[in-house]
Amino acid sequence: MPPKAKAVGKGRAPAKRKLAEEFPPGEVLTDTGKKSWKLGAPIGKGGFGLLYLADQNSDKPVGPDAPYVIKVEPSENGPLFSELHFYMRAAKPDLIQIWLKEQKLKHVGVPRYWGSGLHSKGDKRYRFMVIDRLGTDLQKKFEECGKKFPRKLVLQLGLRLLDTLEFIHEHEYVHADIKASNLLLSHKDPNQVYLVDYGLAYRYAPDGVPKEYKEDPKKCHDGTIEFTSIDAHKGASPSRRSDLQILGFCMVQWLCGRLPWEDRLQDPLYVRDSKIRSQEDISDFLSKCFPPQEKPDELQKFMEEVKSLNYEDTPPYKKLRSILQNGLKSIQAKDDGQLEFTPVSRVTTPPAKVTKRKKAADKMEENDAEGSSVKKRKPSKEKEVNGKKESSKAAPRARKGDKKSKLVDMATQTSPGLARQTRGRKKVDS
Ligand SMILES: Nc1ncnc2c1ncn2[C@@H]1O[C@H](COP(=O)(O)OP(=O)(O)OP(=O)(O)O)[C@@H](O)[C@H]1O
Repeated sequence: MPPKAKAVGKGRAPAKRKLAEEFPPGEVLTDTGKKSWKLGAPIGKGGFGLLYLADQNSDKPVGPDAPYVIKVEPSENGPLFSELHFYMRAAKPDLIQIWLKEQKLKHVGVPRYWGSGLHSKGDKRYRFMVIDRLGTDLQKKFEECGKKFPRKLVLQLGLRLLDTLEFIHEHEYVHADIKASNLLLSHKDPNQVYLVDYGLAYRYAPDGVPKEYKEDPKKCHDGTIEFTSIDAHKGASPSRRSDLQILGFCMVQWLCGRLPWEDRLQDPLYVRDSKIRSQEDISDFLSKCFPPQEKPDELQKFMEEVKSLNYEDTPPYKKLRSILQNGLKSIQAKDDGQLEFTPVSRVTTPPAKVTKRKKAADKMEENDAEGSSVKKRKPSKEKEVNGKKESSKAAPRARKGDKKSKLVDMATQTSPGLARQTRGRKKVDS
């Protein structure tokens, strides 16, 4: 994907991170297992690194049909380092093979890891990683389809992603940045979809023990603002439920074309509060996204199920899959494994009747988000205490002053989470 715009100062790279230089085709890199790889043409640019076609080293040049890609970044850059850790721990080909056998699956959407190492050129050192070469990303497909995917396709993508997320989660990681531009079709098989970009992946359960819920103001709004989870908006490290919530938001966008907060992505507090409200009344949220006859029952059930999860809970993947399968049944479709990217004829949402009262409420809401009056927003009915859900009745009431000062702080200063410019975060105006 193109370098991501950050919420503040679009596209500015932090001073500490350097861009990788472009290597000529034919450059040979040797990994830590002493295997040599040859670079072909560059095919992708990330925030701080370049991606090249590649193959095992031989006399032949690397052609356009190369089976591998190599991601290269200056060695001192952090994101490839974290991404590499994910790949080394969870994406070795034999590990994936074992999983496929155990789960009786034909495919899981994680690119395989083939090697990594350090490469010196002149006085500079680069970190590199070899993974499977993939094809087009789904953001391109989404745009080609007129920014709407057919229901069958959305449900099938949801099913593929549940398989992929279950694999990642069972290997101690969460992805935290699921979105169409991070979903790539296989280079060879147009019916296989892969999740890429593990720069924000988080090891939520080292040695199988899930981390506890803890909000860190420096991490507020991490991820891609449009889709990121409420946990991430609040500064908590991402968890399994966060991944599923992001998937829910993606499916809504793919199906109806846009999320209600899309016009105000520059305002992370507005986005956070809109998402919180969407979860307080999921049915009402979906009614705002879809015309009545198109409101997808299965997405409501999916989101309700995810909403009921505590921070450390293992998601009921099987139940979630059956919810999406039932959605397929309801449209007389079945999961035939074929991903058909056909444009959807646009059925426009009937404009909601705007009453004077609603106009006034909208106006107030707009004013709220622009200043310190964010604090006036309706508080969430459910409160989270150490990642556990408690109804507002049971939860001890937060002292007014505490909540107010926190929100005023966030509204009036650049949140540390926004200032920290890490790759893959705060994509605000794509
Ligand atoms: N395995 C792959 N095969 C082919 N293309 C890929 C592969 N992985 C990523 N790409 C493409 O390369 C580009 C950069 O990839 P990626 O997003 O992983 O890099 P990044 O450095 O993490 O980027 P960002 O800073 O945007 O997060 C994207 O266009 C992506 O679609």
